[in-house]
Formats: sequence, structure tokens, C-alpha cells
Amino acid sequence: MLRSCAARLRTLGAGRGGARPPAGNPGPAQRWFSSEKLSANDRSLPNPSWNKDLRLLFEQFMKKCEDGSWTHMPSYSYKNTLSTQDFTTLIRDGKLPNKHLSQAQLFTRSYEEGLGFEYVMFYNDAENRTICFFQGGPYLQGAPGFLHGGAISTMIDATLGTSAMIAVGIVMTANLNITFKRPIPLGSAVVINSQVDKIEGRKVFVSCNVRSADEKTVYTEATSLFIKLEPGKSLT
Ligand SMILES: CCCCCCCCCC(=O)SCCNC(=O)CCNC(=O)[C@H](O)C(C)(C)COP(=O)(O)OP(=O)(O)OC[C@H]1O[C@@H](n2cnc3c(N)ncnc32)[C@H](O)[C@@H]1OP(=O)(O)O
Repeated sequence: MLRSCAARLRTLGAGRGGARPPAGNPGPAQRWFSSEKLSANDRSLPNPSWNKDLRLLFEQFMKKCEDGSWTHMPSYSYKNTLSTQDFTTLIRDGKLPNKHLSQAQLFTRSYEEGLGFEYVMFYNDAENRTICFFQGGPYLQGAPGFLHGGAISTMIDATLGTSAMIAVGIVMTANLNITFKRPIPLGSAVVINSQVDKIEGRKVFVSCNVRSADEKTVYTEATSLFIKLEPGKSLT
């Protein structure tokens, strides 16, 4: 099942408003999500720290991958992987701190198993939706017993950014507006349901809500604007 979902990633096209890359010329989203040789290091697969809800949600959506409606997204810490090269090649910025890039890891994958961000994302091509199942570990505490708002914001940014990136290619967050409605208990599994609302030129408008695993409690809501990066334009 895992293999069939990974194979589908290679055929993943752009979403609403975006063009599918020509055959044999994978777009940035495909390259970020489909590196077969790294699959042994895939951090989006269940590990012993995952609670029952997170496992159940993962299994439910892996089943949905079987008919092609949903796609499982592998996820890596991507130290020295193609995605970093893609980004630096795209922006051609001589001022980037290259010595730090050699040690760089994706923030949300930089904690040891179970201590920080445990999550998995799935993408629905037809509906332009990305769903993230997230369990925040003990190092992400804010108020005692609850997740830090910055940790919630990070996962929202990552989920919305993934939605935007699948739609148009490499993007950066221009703004992120978050309403915290209820605190999220540390260690609980939550569902971040995001969608691309509108694409205007390089601007991608996305939104999401964060709910409990049983979907009964709405913890957080957010809207965001992502900007597709212009090839060759310096960021600094
Ligand atoms: C597999 C892993 C997936 C992981 C996903 C990770 C997601 C995480 C993403 C991030 O956290 S990125 C880090 C936080 N963001 C930044 O550091 C971005 C800092 N800002 C910038 O670098 C630039 O402002 C930016 C690249 C966003 C835009 O600069 P540009 O020079 O390319 O845009 P430009 O100024 O040409 O504006 C293009 C359009 O966007 C509009 N725009 C730009 N920034 C805006 C803004 N902040 N609010 C509203 N509109 C904005 C701008 O008005 C204009 O509209 P029009 O085309 O209609 O004229």
C-alpha cells in the first residue's frame, strides 16, 4: 500500500490554477515529495510515540490512497537533499549562509522521535486540499499541559505551505493570520484541514482549521497568503 501511494506521488500534478509539469520534467512539488531513495528515512510513517488516534487517522487515509483520491506525502528532515538545492538554485542568492545550509534540517523534523512534531500529511488533488494529522510532543509545551501557540502556528504554516506549494511550486509565507479558540492538549492528535481558496498571479490564498481527532472541537482557524518565488530574484 505504501509503495502504491509513493508511486502516485510521481504523477502528482499542480492544483487549481497551476499547470501540470510536462511529462518527464517533474515540478518542485513532485521532487520534494517523491524521492524514492530516501524512503527508508520517511518520518511520516507511524512510530512507537504515535497515539491511538494518530495511528487510526493514518490508517484511514492510507486506505483512501488506494483509490487515488488521496495521496500520502512522505516527509524527511531533508538534510542536503534536492529540495534545498532547488530552492538555492531558484533564487540564485549569493548572500545565503552556505556553511549553515550544510547542517540544515527541516524545523518540524528536527526533534527526536516523539518529542516534537509527529505528523503526516495527505493531499487531495481534485479538491486542492491538504490534511495534516499532528501530535505535539512534550518539547512543544506552552501553557502547562498544552501546546505552545508557536508550535501550532508552525504546523499550520507547514500544512498551508504544502497546499500552496503543490498548487504553484516553491512559495514563501507572506502573511499568516491565526485565531486560537481552544488550547490543544499536549500529546493529543489533531486534524489540520487546509485548502487553496484562490490563486491570483503569484499570490496563493489558503485557509485551514485545526480540530480534535473526533472533529468535535475546533481549536484553531487560520488564513494565509503565500507568494510564488520568482526565478532569479534575490530574497535579501
Ligand atoms: C515539504 C516541506 C514543506 C514545507 C512548507 C514550509 C512552509 C513554511 C514556509 C515559511 O515559513 S517561509 C518563512 C517565512 N516567510 C518569509 O520569511 C518571507 C519573507 N518575505 C519575503 O521574502 C517576500 O516578502 C516574499 C517572497 C513573500 C514576497 O516578495 P517578492 O519580492 O517576491 O514579492 P513582491 O513584492 O514582488 O510582491 C508580489 C505580490 O505579492 C504581494 N505581497 C507580497 N507580500 C505581501 C504581504 N505580506 N501581504 C500582502 N501582499 C503581499 C505584493 O503586493 C504583490 O502583489 P501584486 O502582484 O498584486 O502587486
